[in-house]
Amino acid sequence: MGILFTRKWRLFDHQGHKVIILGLDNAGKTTVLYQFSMNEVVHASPTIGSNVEEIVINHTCFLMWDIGGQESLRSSWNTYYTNTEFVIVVVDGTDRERISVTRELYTMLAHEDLRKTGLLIFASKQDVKECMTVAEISQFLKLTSIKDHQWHIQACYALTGEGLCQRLQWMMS
Ligand SMILES: Nc1nc2c(ncn2[C@@H]2O[C@H](COP(=O)(O)OP(=O)(O)OP(=O)(O)O)[C@@H](O)[C@H]2O)c(=O)[nH]1
Ligand SMILES: [Mg+2]
Repeated sequence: MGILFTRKWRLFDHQGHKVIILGLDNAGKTTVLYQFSMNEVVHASPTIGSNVEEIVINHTCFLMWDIGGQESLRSSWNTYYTNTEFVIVVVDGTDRERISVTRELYTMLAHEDLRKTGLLIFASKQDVKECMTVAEISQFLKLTSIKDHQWHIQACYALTGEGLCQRLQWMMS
């Protein structure tokens, strides 16, 4: 889908809570973004750069940045960190082989600009048989060792949106 700047993005500077969505390529980040913003599945190509959407829930505005997860793009993730309030990490529940790569990505939480962010982990593709459970992913990622960020992990099925909206409430609280 490429870089897509959508309506009213100027709010980013003044009113919107900035959310960045990170994770490995093919994890389901763009699918999550468009479920949040349009309530439908968008069949996207791998993201080169980022997509951004404004989402308003109960008068609260979120600006959600979905950032491409391919290896060559990960070194530029830090250019999106400024003013971020929440980080959503999408973990592909079917991708057991690369869960250790995801764990390495947690070094990002030590970044100065992300010191105070909340962390929400979506364990995606829960519809696929034999995908990793929330408990397995928590263990692989050693989530209980994260003491300096508020975090939550949520099972989700982004193709229907199941499991997504409940967690926006947590982000707002
Ligand atoms: N079965 C299943 N497939 C999903 C789910 N969420 C996303 N997918 C599929 O996973 C593939 C990758 O989804 P994307 O949303 O494009 O992945 P991405 O994380 O944005 O990938 P990059 O842009 O390359 O970083 C697509 O074929 C989606 O349809 C899910 O919950 N279940
Ligand atoms: Mg994408």
